[in-house]
Amino acid sequence: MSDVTVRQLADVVGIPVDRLLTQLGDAGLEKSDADDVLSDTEKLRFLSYLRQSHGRNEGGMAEPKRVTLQRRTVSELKQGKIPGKGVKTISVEVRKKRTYVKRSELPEVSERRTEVERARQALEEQQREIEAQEALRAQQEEARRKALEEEERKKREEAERAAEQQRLLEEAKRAEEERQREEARRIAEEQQRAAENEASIEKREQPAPAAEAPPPKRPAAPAARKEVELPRHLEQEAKRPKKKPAAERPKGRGEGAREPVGIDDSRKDKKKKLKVTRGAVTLPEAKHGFEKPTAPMVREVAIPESITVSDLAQRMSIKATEVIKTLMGMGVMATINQVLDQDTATLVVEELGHKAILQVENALEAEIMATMSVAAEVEQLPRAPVVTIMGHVDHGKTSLLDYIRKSRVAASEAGGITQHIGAYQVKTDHGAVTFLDTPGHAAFTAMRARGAKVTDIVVLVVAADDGVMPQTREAVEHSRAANVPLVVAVNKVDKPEADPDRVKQELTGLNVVPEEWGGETQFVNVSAKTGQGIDALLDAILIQAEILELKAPSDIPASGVVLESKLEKGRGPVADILVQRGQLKKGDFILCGVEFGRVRAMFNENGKAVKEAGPSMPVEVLGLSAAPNAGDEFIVVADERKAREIALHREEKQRVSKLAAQQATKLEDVFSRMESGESVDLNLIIKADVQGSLEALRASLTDLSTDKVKVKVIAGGVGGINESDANLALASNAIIIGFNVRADAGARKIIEERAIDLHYYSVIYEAIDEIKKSISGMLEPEFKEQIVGVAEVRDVFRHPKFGAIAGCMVVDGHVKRNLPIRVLRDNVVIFEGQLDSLRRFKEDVGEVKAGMECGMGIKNYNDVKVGDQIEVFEKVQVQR
Ligand SMILES: Nc1nc2c(ncn2[C@@H]2O[C@H](COP(=O)(O)OP(=O)(O)OP(=O)(O)O)[C@@H](O)[C@H]2O)c(=O)[nH]1
Repeated sequence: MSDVTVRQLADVVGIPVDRLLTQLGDAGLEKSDADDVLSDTEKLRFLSYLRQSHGRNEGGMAEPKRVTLQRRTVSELKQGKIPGKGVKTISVEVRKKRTYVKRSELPEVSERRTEVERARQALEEQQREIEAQEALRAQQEEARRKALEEEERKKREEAERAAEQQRLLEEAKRAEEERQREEARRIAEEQQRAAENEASIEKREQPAPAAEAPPPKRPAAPAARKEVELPRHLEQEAKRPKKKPAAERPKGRGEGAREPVGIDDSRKDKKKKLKVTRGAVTLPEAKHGFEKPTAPMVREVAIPESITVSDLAQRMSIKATEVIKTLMGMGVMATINQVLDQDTATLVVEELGHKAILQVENALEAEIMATMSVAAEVEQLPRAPVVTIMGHVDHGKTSLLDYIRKSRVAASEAGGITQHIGAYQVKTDHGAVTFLDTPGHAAFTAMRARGAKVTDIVVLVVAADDGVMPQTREAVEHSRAANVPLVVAVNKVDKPEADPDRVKQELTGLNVVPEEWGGETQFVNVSAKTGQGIDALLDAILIQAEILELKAPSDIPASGVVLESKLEKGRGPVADILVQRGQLKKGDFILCGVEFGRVRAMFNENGKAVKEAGPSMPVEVLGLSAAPNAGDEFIVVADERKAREIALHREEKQRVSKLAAQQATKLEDVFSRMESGESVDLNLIIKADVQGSLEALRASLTDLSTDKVKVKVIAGGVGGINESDANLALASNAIIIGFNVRADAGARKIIEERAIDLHYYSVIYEAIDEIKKSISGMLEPEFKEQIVGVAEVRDVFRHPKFGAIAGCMVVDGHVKRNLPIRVLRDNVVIFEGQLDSLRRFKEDVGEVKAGMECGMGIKNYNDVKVGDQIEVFEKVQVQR
């Protein structure tokens, strides 16, 4: 840019020179003449002045708020042709003026804007206020929280301090005790040593002053003892807080107290380390670790009446295998769960070098028993006999019971029979008789199997028109096994075909000999239909009772047995009990097996409420905690607390005895029992397929008796093994021998549950041989038969090529094609052989599992029938 004169600039800008000069003057440029030259710098200064002045003073111009546009348009209008004058032209001038105003400049807009602005400001103000309030609240909150935290922290510290103080106090106490013990021990040792060697003690046993090093040598024994105790001691040390001024230290923890036990300064340093690493496994100085005691530990082992091998091992803190080994050394083979009696357990404990302390099993029970034995000295009064009726099916047991009840009870008691409580008592001119209402030997033996001796006399009913039948025989066996006398009721004598003498003869064959024939058994001819001879029967029972001299103390708290029990709606547990001794009174507290309770109400067999019941009285009792088991004994206990305690204890005992029950008589341990005792009764129950085998077995097995072992066949019969056989075995601790017969489902259940020893044989010689060996202790059968599976024949098909095919359902285990089989009919073996074919859906298979159907062809046997059972068995090696 080049210099210009004022005039030139005025021309360029388009303003008069004078105005430019004034403006230049305003801008501080001293120009007075139109020809004055303006330099570039001056021009720039002038320009910025102009900008500023416009911006400041003519801001509105810089940004016009209102613009007015004016437009003028001129046009001409030509009006029609006027003749003679030509066309008339009119000029039209239109002026338009438009003013544009900036919206913000409009008054209403600006008003609204200000309003909006005001509102916005008010809002902002409000927002700010809220924020301020919130900030204040947060601040207050924070302050409060801090205050609380502070308070809590203080409390915690306070509690910690208190706990710490308490701990220190305790530690101090412990340390003091420790010190005193130590001191006492030290003094004792010193005295001992002094006694041993007076001369050397003076040199050796001067107590070391606190600051001095520990004595160089200490006697070995106390050192060893100390070493065992040290870790605990150190642990106490470790618990002590780190910085504890010496003055504050509890008394007795001074160096003088610790030095004699050998903790020097270097140890103290280590203790500090221990504090840091407390909880770590390493203990300072390995020599102070737990050392194996030098002498064997002798424990005092409490031994209850029976204890399992594992429990015994636990009480001695050794492994069960150790106990088993010891038992083996004593010639007893035992398993870990085997229950040992108190004597055997005592021997084991002593063998292992411990001290056995025999536990008097529940002192309370003993106390109760003591009261019972006192009863023996109390005056005994005659009591009514308790009678069970047995006999073959349909010989008239129920009819006889009913006749006696109706004629004797119903007639005499107003209201008749309302209740049936498992027993009833009839009164005669010569005395009362109690009848148990469940006839048959099964119920009788079941009760016996539970350990209850209830029946005094058995009335054996034999129909005079039928004679001795299998169940008559069984009844004789069962009552004989229980050692209960018989009275024979020869029933149905009203029948024309009745032959009472035949009955006498047949029973004589069973060793039940009538009195008139020189025997001991009373025979009474009766008719349950006409009532003939019933009185004579009752008299015979009472005579038998007299012979038995049945007596019971009556003036003592009652005891007896549960006949039946049930849970009745609205009445709770109801127990039918038979009082055997003493007087049972309403309100008495009774203990019944594992149940207990107060006798809330008592009813006799006719449903009449009674307040007392004496010996041989059957009553129904309400108020027990739960329904007890039939066969459970009950006793009246003076103290309710004692009753509860005994009930609990019995429950525990029951658990153990369940295990013990698993160890019922086994053929295998006849010899060991024989070794331990004088002589052993080997009770056998033989069931066989035919009478011939039964008799052969009975004779040859009884012949095996020696002076040490007496083989007794307590029962024998033809046919499968039933529930009653199993119960008899249980009650008489007998072994069951099944010769070509099997146990039915009911019997199997009892046999399995109570671990009754059952042996199946199919060759007489084998049975004899095995029992012979068991008696001589030579029993070493290497193989035992094991039934693998049982299938039931549901259908039989005839095949032209294969013969009879049995359509079977495998009901137990599994059937294997190549294992030997037996065909059983009514639990009796009728054939033994091999399978010819085993098929499922026309396909040959090797094995069929339980629940599946299959077809079986039996080699060389075509006589299979629907309902037969096919038993598959194998011979397995038995480890002895
Ligand atoms: N003529 C006659 N019939 C009798 C006599 N005793 C019983 N009976 C009949 O013999 C049948 C069987 O009698 P029960 O009393 O049921 O025989 P049970 O021994 O109890 O039979 P189970 O309960 O099946 O074991 C019934 O029809 C009776 O009526 C009697 O003395 N004389």
